[in-house]
Amino acid sequence: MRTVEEHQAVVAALLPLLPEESVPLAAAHGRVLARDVRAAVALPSFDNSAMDGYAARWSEVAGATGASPVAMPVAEDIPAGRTDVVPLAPGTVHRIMTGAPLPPGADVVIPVELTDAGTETVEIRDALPRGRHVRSAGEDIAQGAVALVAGGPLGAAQLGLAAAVGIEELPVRRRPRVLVLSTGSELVAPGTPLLPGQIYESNSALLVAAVEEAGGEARRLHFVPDDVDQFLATVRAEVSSADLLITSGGVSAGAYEVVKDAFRTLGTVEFAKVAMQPGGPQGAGTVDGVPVVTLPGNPVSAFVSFEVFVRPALRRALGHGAPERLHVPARLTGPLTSPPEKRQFLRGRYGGGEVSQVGGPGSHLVAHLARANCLVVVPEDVTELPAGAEVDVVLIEGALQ
Ligand SMILES: Nc1nc2c(c(=O)[nH]1)N[C@H]1C(S)=C(S)[C@@H](COP(=O)(O)OP(=O)(O)OC[C@H]3O[C@@H](n4cnc5c(N)ncnc54)[C@H](O)[C@@H]3O)O[C@H]1N2
Ligand code: MOO
Repeated sequence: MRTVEEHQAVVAALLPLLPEESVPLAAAHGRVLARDVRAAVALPSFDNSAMDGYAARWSEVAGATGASPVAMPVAEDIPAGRTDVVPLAPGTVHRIMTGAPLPPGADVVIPVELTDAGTETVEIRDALPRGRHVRSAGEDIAQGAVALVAGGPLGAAQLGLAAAVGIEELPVRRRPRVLVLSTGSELVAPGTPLLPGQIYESNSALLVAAVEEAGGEARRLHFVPDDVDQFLATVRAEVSSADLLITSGGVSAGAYEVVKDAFRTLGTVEFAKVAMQPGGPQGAGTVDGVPVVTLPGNPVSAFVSFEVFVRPALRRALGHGAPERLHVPARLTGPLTSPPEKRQFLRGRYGGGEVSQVGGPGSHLVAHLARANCLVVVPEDVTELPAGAEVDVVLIEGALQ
């Protein structure tokens, strides 16, 4: 029996770092930065005003109060975008708008609310400390400094920063192309009436979404029945177009284990039992040099196996700095049991430092899986835990919502 870590290493070794490509900002959304990116301009790139008001020399207006206002001539009007700003002559102020360049010589901005809003002369009715409402060049980031670090995910804030420092395109790694192939003679596509003994095929919907959430580009192949020749024909026809093939089903110990049987004659896929529940029966290898991972058919097993083995490997191949999920300690709201010598990944709901088990350990409980926001990890040497015990909880999609 393999440990979880041993099989993780087998799967990770199959997926090399993907090649780099440069893409426009909009296409970089949700991807991972491949190289550090530096700021071509400082932010702010010039001293500017944080308020609509009057740029002044602090020493000239410092004594202003409501009872004893200071009147100053308004020498210039500086809206945002003005590019020909002149220095502030002694004894004058400039009317200035938020984001407009501060005139040389000014060292404070008096918000319009603290004045009579005059346009020829202005009455300043309150004093502020020197430097107030001035945004200094480079206070956010210096020109040439690293703005975005390789391995970081590109979300809204990162894309906003890239644009703010003048970047049009970002280096990312090519999305892995992942084929998803379900097997099972009992499977029927949703939308078709079921005969007794048939079920709707759901693993490909689950795995395609999981691949995309991990940053891959998934293509669902039409599922195949438990027929080795049909399975082999599909794999041979499709595999060369992919960076990874994921199959589901047909890997346990029964009489019609199509995936296990087919890969006896094709490629280098090896099957093993991994000391975990769900997700015991696993396989991994290559066909024509293309990585193949065979996941068990039970939907919760397929989900957990993807989470534990495939997702981190895909994210590592994408150059992600943090390929693993976030995990946190949590207190159990009730007791639980776990099989000996297996790492169990129970479904749970986490919130406020506590976690409750959602449903039992059965790997067919897909409705319970859909209500979970975390996996509760019970180590191999633990068979029972009381309420209140601390467990490790892996936060899955939507966990913090
Ligand atoms: N005698 C033994 N039986 C089983 C063992 C074992 O060690 N000895 N292992 C069990 C475990 S653990 C798992 S997990 C499953 C894995 O089985 P397979 O990978 O061969 O999967 P199937 O038999 O094809 O299906 C299992 C289950 O999942 C349903 N299924 C399969 N594919 C889909 C799909 N695409 N969409 C929805 N549901 C699917 C299928 O109908 C079965 O109910 O084996 C245990 N048995
Ligand atoms: O290992 Mo299976 O995945 O328990 O149901």
